[in-house]
Amino acid sequence: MSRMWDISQPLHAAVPVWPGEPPFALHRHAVIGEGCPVNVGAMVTPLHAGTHGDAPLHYANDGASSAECDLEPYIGPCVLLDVRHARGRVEVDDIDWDAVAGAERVLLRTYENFPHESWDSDFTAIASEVIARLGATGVRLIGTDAASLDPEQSKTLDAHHAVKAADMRILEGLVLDDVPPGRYELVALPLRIVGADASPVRAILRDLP
Ligand SMILES: N[C@@H](CC(=O)c1ccccc1NC=O)C(=O)O
Ligand SMILES: [Zn+2]
Ligand SMILES: [Zn+2]
Repeated sequence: MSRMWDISQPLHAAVPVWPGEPPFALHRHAVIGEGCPVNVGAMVTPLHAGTHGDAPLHYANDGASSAECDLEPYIGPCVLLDVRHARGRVEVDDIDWDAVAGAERVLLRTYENFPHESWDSDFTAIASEVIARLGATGVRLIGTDAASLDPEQSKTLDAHHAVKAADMRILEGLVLDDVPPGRYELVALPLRIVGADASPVRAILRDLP
């Protein structure tokens, strides 16, 4: 039987968000009662909260918004690599390059246990050299369980700019705790939000046919 893993964070009021960002909120705009037959919610969310895809507009003013992004990178075969041994930053030597051969989508697991309860400022970033080499080998999408490709304090966003140079796409905040390393089909489509620099995704992995 084909297996499927939900690799998305639950979105709720306490989901950890980038420091200084407003919390995720779901409001009950209408409530079932006399004269009202339905419950209707409305949400407020930082676009980089939870499991999300960065649009190129996040790191370049002339970059595509979420609505303008091609969906191909976000759906198709991928390889999940365990890089829990990486310290501080995922470096070229932390990657099993044989496992990457031929892959168009690469997901990196850095966490032993995903920090669902609180924001982790010490997440494991990715060296721009890793991104450049992935891009050169034909990878179209890089995903990570960390909150960002670059360290929280980075002002240069070297890894994001290496992604831009290779015209790759990015997924961040994936939950990879329960998935063994290997090859899967990935589905993680950004919403068609006009002008958005990022979008929530519902990310899943399933066994390849
Ligand atoms: N680069 C991060 C997001 C990021 O940098 C950020 C997100 C929200 C508020 C501020 C941010 N960066 C500030 O320097 C990301 O890719 O999700
Ligand atoms: Zn982001
Ligand atoms: Zn990012």
